[in-house]
Amino acid sequence: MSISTGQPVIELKDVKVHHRARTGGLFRPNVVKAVNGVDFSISRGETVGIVGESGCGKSTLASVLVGLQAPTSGQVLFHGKPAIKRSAAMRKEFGRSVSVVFQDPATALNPRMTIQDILTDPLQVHGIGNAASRAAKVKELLALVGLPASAAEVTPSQVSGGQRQRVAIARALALDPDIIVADEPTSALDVSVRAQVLNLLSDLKARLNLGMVFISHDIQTVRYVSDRICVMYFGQIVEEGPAAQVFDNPSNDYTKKLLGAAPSLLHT
Ligand SMILES: Nc1ncnc2c1ncn2[C@@H]1O[C@H](COP(=O)(O)OP(=O)(O)OP(=O)(O)O)[C@@H](O)[C@H]1O
Repeated sequence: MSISTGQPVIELKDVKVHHRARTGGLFRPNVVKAVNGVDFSISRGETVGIVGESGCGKSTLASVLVGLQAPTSGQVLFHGKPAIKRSAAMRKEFGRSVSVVFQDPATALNPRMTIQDILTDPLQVHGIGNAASRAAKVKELLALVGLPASAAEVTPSQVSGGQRQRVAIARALALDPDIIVADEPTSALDVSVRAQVLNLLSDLKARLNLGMVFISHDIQTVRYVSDRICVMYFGQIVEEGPAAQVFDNPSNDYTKKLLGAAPSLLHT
């Protein structure tokens, strides 16, 4: 397992995301504290796992990390600089530097586009290269995720679920990011291909010296890939530490409960 290198690419300081509750009422709180005072950082070269039960705020935290959601309060720093009121140039650089892989590639990829166009799109949006260099980059990306060059010619519905997630990972790598945020990247996949996709992510992270935020409700899966683990409970990080320490010597009761309830690897 690698060790983080250098200054964090993203840092969160006391970040809160509070929502007006969808259903209020006399005995229900009318504010949902989806994320409630989180400090977090991610650097190149490390994989940080975020684990917790459904509804604890993992996806909300992910959306703050990738810039899709502004926090209610707290600071988001990008290479040490406040990222909330970003200039257009910083927004562009943030979009290049931090990319995301969602849970379900079937909905994350445009079903009407060919895989060639899906992988070319981020390059075009960022004005990178010309037609020939983009075509070469698509070939390189497909090879990187273990897909044949011929996959470029088909649409996402013409490949398997595991291959679709490989396409989504290739798209996430198109702009040579520093950080990938993977939000439950194997949960929607057939059990038989989950380990392959996890291995691919780990391998890419090591080869490209990426930082990876790996989000899952499944602590066994998180352990499999992470250097460091953050355990979330009701919008807060209740335990954080090196993966082996959190696993072998958990200090928080909720972590112990998660570990006690953990089913066998990759089968939830
Ligand atoms: N836009 C919103 N308005 C109101 N409540 C919200 C909103 N978005 C999220 N929530 C609530 O915030 C809490 C955290 O949601 P979030 O999706 O971040 O959790 P999660 O850990 O990712 O769960 P899951 O694994 O089920 O996606 C939940 O109670 C959710 O219902």
